[in-house]
Amino acid sequence: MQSKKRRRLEPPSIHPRNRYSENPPDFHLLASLYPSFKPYVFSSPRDGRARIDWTDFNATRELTRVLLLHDHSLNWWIPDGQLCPTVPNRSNYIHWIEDLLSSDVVEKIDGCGDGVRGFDIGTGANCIYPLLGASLRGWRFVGSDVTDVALEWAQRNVESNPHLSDLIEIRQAEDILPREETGTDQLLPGEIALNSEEKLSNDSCIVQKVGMISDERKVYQGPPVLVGVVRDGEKFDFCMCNPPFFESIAEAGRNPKSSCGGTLEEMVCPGGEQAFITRIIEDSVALKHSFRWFTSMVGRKANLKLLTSKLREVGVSVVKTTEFVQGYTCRWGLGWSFMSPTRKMITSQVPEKNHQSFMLEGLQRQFGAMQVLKLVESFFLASGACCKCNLSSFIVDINASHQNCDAILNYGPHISGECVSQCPYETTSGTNSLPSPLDELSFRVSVFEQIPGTLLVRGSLPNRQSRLSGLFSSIFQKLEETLKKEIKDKGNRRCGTKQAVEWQGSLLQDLRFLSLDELEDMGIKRISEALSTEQISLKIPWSLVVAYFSVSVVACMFTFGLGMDI
Ligand SMILES: C[S@@+](CC[C@H](N)C(=O)[O-])C[C@H]1O[C@@H](n2cnc3c(N)ncnc32)[C@H](O)[C@@H]1O
Repeated sequence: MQSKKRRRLEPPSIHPRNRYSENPPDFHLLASLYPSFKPYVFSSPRDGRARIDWTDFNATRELTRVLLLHDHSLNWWIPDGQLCPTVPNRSNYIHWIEDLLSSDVVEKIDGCGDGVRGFDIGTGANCIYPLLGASLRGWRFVGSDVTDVALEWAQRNVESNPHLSDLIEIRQAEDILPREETGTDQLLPGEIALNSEEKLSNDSCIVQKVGMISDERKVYQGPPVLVGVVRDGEKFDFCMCNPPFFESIAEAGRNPKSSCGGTLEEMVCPGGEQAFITRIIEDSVALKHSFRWFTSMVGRKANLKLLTSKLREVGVSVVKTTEFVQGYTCRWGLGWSFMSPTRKMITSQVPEKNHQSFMLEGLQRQFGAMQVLKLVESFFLASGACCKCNLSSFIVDINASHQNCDAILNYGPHISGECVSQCPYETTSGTNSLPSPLDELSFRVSVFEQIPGTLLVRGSLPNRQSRLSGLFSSIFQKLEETLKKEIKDKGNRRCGTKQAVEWQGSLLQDLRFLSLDELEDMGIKRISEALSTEQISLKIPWSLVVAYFSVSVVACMFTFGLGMDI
């Protein structure tokens, strides 16, 4: 229920820097400019708009070809049946990577040479990401793949664009061990993906042949992904991947609403995306110093959760997620890094139309999603705005009048300030008339925990009809500034306490070597008494005694006013 409601409130978004975000492709124009595209375009009997038949592979391929040519000056082609990328959709991923690289969340990596260098895992015959990344941003790429057709056509697509060919290297992800060394009755890495159409054409055959995939833990058994493909000493700013999403042919099915092609080798891998991305995660541990960011597209939200917890297990320093929504398709982006976080709390670099978001990173334990949600509520209540907080969904819905917005922007409410609610819905006198929705700014703030210590605060404005909607981004910015300041101030106060405790820890190390008499001489009576009772020394572990002692000493210090601020 909740998710449906949320979906209604948060309209699908395309990355704001995506060239198609404001101007979707104009089929009429393209048909008039490119005669080869014209036969695929017709006017919709419903509204007269130019359309194509999305279930016709030739139409979708021709659209991709003319869009790449018209908007990106790229020459491009793929053979029948190969996966045909939609250009606006794939551009979103490139722009997100760009956000990650410019976000400064993790340290820069040395050794990539000039400019940005990326690794596209499974570049496909279409080679779409290297082509877009190189043409949009001038990035250098290694694009890997395993099938002959993908490697051949990716290379052709690079060579058809001589202005970019120096930037893109196509590399085969080869088995590390030569065939003989693996033994004959063993399933060879890549056998399923590479060798036999027949094997792939039988769904049950995949499962039987692989045989090693347990239901609980899906294990990737294919060719190498990063380890063994990345060369010694190579450094990259990022890797990206649109993995084979499906575990079986049946699961891959076919989207009746569109025909983007896609061979079995492109769409299916034993264990599906979960196994494939898990392999990327495992490889990332081994190559943690070779990449600044590891990223992958994820097709299922359930997998996103599961993979995020795997990332926690392997000890990444930061995890980022995003949603790629384009038409009927919704995918997620998952990014992680092992580089040291710069500990900056960063704002999304991108001004979104109906969404604003920022991250709070490196948070101490007292700032969980719940506490931050409460701070958000207090922030708006302090300006007199009307807030409805749903603690179980981590959402606050806000209605702000012109006056409230003015208070936020010009006077800057303090989180701890007086709450002067002027919410007209709450009056009992019945004299307040409801303001017109045009004079009210209604928006929602949600708080998501990404990993412990990292929260995403997201604001969404469901409609922009209000006369006040232009204030949304400034108000959200004000919220960001205020929250960060509040968290920093509280954090600093806690920090004083933490230092005191650390100092006590080192003191205790020294005290451990003193005799009971010496402790008593120092006036530390209680603990020395405890230590001298046999009962305690037998049953209570030393670490507990130390903890107890530590608390007592710290409490003493506060009692005597040693300047620590709790
Ligand atoms: C879903 S397609 C993505 C193609 C293209 N990147 C796109 O976005 O349209 C997945 C690709 O991964 C390739 N692949 C499968 N296993 C691989 C591996 N171990 N290393 C590199 N590529 C692999 C497949 O051959 C296929 O081309």
